[in-house]
Amino acid sequence: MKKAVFKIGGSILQELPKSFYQLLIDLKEKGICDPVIVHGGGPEINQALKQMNIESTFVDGLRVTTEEVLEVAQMVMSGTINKRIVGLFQGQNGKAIGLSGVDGRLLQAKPIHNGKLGLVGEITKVETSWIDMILKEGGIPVISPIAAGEGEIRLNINGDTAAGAVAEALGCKLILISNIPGVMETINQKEIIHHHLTKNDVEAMIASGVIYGGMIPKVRSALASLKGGVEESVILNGLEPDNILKYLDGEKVGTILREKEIAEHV
Ligand SMILES: Nc1ncnc2c1ncn2[C@@H]1O[C@H](COP(=O)(O)OP(=O)(O)O)[C@@H](O)[C@H]1O
Ligand SMILES: CC(=O)N[C@@H](CCC(=O)OP(=O)(O)O)C(=O)O
Repeated sequence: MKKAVFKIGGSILQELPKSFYQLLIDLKEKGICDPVIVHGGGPEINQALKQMNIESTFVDGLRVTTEEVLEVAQMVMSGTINKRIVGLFQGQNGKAIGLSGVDGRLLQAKPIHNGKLGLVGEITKVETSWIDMILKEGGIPVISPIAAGEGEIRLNINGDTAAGAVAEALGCKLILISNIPGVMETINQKEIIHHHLTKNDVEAMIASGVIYGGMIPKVRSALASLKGGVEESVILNGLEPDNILKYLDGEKVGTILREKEIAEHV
């Protein structure tokens, strides 16, 4: 069965209906695709840091991560959120297995920008055998984006970046579930959604500021995952789980990202 990585954004995590989890279980049971889940957790990390009076800042959508911040990010994502998602799948009789990128060195990483953002990593390797093992046993892997660095070092990875690396390593489609209908732009005071974007479009939109903050790692990882025969990745609004089925049926929903435009989309 074809695998598909679903990244659940922190922006939408607490609002996703039960039907979302049921849909993913159905896709697996019907043999449509074998879901692999990677989640984020930005807003809940923010909340926990605030409660502890710990400041944190972002550079191009990435959280500058001190040791103190890393401990909180790990607690929130590998603990609270990861187990909550596993529980939600189990509530629908799904066989979910939660693990972080540290477990079994599933996600291996090195510090990004020579450590200028602190303990923020970029993925160097994905130990896909752990994912394949879970899938082979009929499970749904649920992965938290804290990665193993050198030795005992752990690194904070943006959820989109982690999901893109997992999709790339598995050679499968990446479906980014977020709180927006897709990549938006205001033109002549009207908000429009871009249904198809290429690498060139995206870089121009980042340069002009149309794409900013958390959308930057999202579009970049969506494009970076397009290797080994995977032609497109997609950004969808998770509040309407029907969007996933519509997308899989070829309907025009969300934003599809491709290396280059194909003829019928011009
Ligand atoms: N061009 C854009 N279109 C839509 N959203 C954008 C755009 N540029 C920046 N954003 C912001 O990116 C956010 C999604 O990224 P993020 O908050 O990291 O989501 P998630 O937690 O789902 O990964 C949107 O809520 C919006 O504030
Ligand atoms: C390095 C880095 O920025 N890590 C992110 C990980 C969570 C994340 O990516 O959550 P979203 O899905 O909500 O974007 C952070 O600390 O917020």
